[in-house]
Amino acid sequence: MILGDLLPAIAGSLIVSCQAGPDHPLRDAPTIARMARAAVLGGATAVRCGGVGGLADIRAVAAAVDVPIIGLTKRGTSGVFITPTVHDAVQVLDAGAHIVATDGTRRPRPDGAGLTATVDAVHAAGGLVMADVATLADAVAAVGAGADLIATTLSGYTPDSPPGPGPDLDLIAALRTALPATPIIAEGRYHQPAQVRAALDAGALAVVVGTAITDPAWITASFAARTDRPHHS
Ligand SMILES: CC(=O)N[C@H](C=O)[C@@H](O)[C@H](O)[C@H](O)COP(=O)(O)O
Repeated sequence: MILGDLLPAIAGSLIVSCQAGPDHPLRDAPTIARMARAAVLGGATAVRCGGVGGLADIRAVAAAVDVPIIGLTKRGTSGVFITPTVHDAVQVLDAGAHIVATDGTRRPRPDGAGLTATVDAVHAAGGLVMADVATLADAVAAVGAGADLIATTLSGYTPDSPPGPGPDLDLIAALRTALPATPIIAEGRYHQPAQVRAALDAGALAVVVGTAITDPAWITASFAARTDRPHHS
């Protein structure tokens, strides 16, 4: 896929992340694929998938929907864990993704290669790269490494980025100002439709929502929290 085709397809829109953790009741590839179909029915212009479900989830979603697919794999839960190696990135593309989401922070990668090596490999195979960053400095470095899109996915999940209950809208505004020519994707803790609107107004090209759409356990807990018997996990 080329960037010139992707950008108009997702501009000003919602992307849905369809993932389920290892012990989640929805954890199987056919279920994730049906979730992706439901998201597209509801207006998602692209689907982000893979994660702990890995290549099987990406293959299942690619067979189920006809929108651009942002694929990733996860190795562990700390350090660089989102599509961390060149090999992982190429496998994600082979599984049917059009865009590879990969850790775009400046931390050392487990295969010892720089982000540039992943970008070059994905480009050589005809894909695009979404760099998941935590900070503005990460984003500047990732654009320098050749990333096609920058996503705020890891803000709040690294030692140098502020954890918070809500999305990092300030980072969207800072990225928009510092990198005016780069497509910015808002992602991470978007839990309300008004926050999606705010991210677009702050300069995001599109917004990725995961948990608040695709995790019924989380949604149930958010309702239960307003009752006399909130869920305590
Ligand atoms: C930090 C990390 O591992 N993020 C992952 C990246 O793919 C997913 O677990 C998130 O669900 C995704 O980014 C969407 O975010 P949210 O579920 O908050 O809408």
